[in-house]
Amino acid sequence: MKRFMERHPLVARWFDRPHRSGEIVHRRYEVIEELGMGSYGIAYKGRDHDTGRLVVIKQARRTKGEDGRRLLQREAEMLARLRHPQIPMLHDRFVERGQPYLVMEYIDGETVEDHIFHRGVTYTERTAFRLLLDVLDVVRFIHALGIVHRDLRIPNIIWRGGTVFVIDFGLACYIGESAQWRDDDPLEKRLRREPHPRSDFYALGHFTLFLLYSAYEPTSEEEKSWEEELDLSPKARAILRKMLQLDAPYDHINELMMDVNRLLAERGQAQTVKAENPTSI
Ligand SMILES: Nc1ncnc2c1ncn2[C@@H]1O[C@H](COP(=O)(O)OP(=O)(O)OP(=O)(O)O)[C@@H](O)[C@H]1O
Repeated sequence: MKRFMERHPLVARWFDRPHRSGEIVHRRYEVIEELGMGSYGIAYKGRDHDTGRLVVIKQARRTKGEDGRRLLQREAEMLARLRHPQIPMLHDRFVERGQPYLVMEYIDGETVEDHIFHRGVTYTERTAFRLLLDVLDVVRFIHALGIVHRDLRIPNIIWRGGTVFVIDFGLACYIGESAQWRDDDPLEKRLRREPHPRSDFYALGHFTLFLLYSAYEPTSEEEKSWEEELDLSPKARAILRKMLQLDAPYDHINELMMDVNRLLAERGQAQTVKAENPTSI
């Protein structure tokens, strides 16, 4: 049944019966619009009629059965622990018609993905590593609580009023938890999902490459590695190689932050200056 649903997303959508705009959930949350149907949950932008504030309402997908319910509960548990001004606050959780829901703060901003692909923002080595440092500042808080995010990608970092926010804790887990791999899981998946801080460094290595490639203009059709294509300082390259586990990886976020700080200090940018949603940073 699960396989069938995976192969037929439109049928799965019918079974999942997502809420429509205008519907009221739990007698107080009005659905404004669907934000996205993810691997196990459906997220909506909504309004809390009791407080008037905008919220994100997330429900487990019926077609994901017990797995969906477990993962949604897990995300709520993580958000409840992670109380930080740059992480959405968990406002509420409840069960309605047998399905668990969570309600969290709506971050009214733009993702880094939107910045690059819709606004055409480009990053230099300096601005890319400065943004990385801002993200690491939040990730340090997450790791200090014994949690790894495991999904740090450009759509999960949001800019709002010059501050970065980290969202989507659907894959977050505790450091040292046992990972459940399938025999055919590719190495890339294992590197991104390992319940160890280095999986977040690995993901952020790719995140930083994404930023750096925003300014890259290909000069030939020939496919080359990022080290050949990007014009990076030796220090930047060394940091990325360790993050991507091409060299002995960082074990702790403090080592990584120290290296990034050193790189920025050389360029007179040691402080994390918060940029105001610029079009070219
Ligand atoms: N707190 C939030 N504030 C604003 N937008 C959010 C928030 N949480 C999620 N979103 C947006 O809602 C959409 C769906 O989010 P969700 O966390 O379900 O991620 P997903 O990547 O679609 O699913 P999954 O990671 O579970 O496969 C995304 O576009 C995301 O940017």
